[in-house]
Amino acid sequence: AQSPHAPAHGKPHADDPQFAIEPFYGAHQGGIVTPQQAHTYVAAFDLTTAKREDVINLLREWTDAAARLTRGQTAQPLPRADDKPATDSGEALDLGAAGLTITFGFGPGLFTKDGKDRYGLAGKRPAALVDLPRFNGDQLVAEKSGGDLFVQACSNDLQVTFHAVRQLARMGYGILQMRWGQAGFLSGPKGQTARNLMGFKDGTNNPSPKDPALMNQFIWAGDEGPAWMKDGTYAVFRRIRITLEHWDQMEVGFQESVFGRHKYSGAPIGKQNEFDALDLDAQDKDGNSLIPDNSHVRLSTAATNNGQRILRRSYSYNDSTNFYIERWPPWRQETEYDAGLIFLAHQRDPRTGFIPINEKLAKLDMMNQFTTHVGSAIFALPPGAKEGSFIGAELFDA
Ligand SMILES: C=CC1=C(C)c2cc3[nH]c(cc4nc(cc5[nH]c(cc1n2)c(C)c5CCC(=O)O)C(CCC(=O)O)=C4C)c(C)c3C=C
Ligand SMILES: [Fe+2]
Repeated sequence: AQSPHAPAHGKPHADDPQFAIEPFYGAHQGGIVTPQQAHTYVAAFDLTTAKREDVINLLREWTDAAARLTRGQTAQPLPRADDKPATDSGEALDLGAAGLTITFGFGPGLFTKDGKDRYGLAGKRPAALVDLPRFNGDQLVAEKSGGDLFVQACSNDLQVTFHAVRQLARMGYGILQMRWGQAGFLSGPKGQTARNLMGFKDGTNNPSPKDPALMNQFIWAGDEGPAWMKDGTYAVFRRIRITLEHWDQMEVGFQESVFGRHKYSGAPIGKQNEFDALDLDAQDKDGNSLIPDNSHVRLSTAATNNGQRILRRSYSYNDSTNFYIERWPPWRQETEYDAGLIFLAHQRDPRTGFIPINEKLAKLDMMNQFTTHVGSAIFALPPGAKEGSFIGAELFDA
């Protein structure tokens, strides 16, 4: 039977997002400045092998598989002998590439773990790949944090997205274990800023990924670090739970004060249009800041952070519900959403990007009444692979 996604005439239509193809090979990895697709699956893995060769072979195989998957092919060639496990689980057959990108990263544990230099890489850890400090209010869950290797798939199709990570995890059998995985989504009309689960446009004041000068200044690693990271970037992941039930009881005017932006237009408070500039000096008739002192945008914008900018590429998540009991007054028991934001930020150096901005937000942001950081990780995302080579080849001198 024909797949419901296969076009009736048998040839993909050029504009059909189901058949869109994003380049895999190139100077930079895909999925960083790529316009955000509708679905993501992020995962972190712990390496269990003690052999450097295993890691190199895995990265070679992952690179080849990712190149195939992003072209809409199976992870490894089919068919395979009936008496062997399949080289692809099959649920994405005929679905098209759906604009799939696959982005790989290296966590601190690849370089040293429990004081051991497992793969002869300890001396190659970039200074920018710091262990993140504990931030005010953090309630991190170890099983949802950290990881030696990072994989992010993004595409226009949920099934294609999960399929990609699932194939890579399967190929690592015996060499690594999945530490955590997280699905996310993002809906918005093409070309417009998508809204997060708090109902606000999220991403408006990002540095434009279409501006190479800005990307070179703030996102792509340059000559300041190891040569193997040049043209790569550093990703900070935070799983941020949002108490939507609480948020939904707030007056819209208060919600706008929390962010410092109008809810429906996305404009800065006091302005008309989404992309109007923030005026941090604007005051109301009583002399109060129009964009409140502890609002999210005032605290995080470049003007109050030594000019520093990060590239946010976040997704919403919705992981069903949990039952909570509080045994102190006001005593209550209720079922609450386990939903929030998969916060992902790319930057040239987290020591000047995410860390100082989040130090401030964690202490002062009005939004903290509604959000709790429960997962955290940091990864070095190496540059893109050259055809015939593999992701991270320069790190392994291969
Ligand atoms: C440390 C970095 C940040 C964390 C953590 C963070 C969490 C977070 N943010 C939103 C929603 C919005 N963020 C917005 C702007 C914004 N956020 C950060 C950084 C962090 N956010 C920055 C640097 C900026 C840009 C500020 C500016 O220059 O104006 C906005 C406004 C619209 C926009 O520009 O994107 C929203 C909305 C949530 C929901 C959240 C955690 C749950
Ligand atoms: Fe934000």
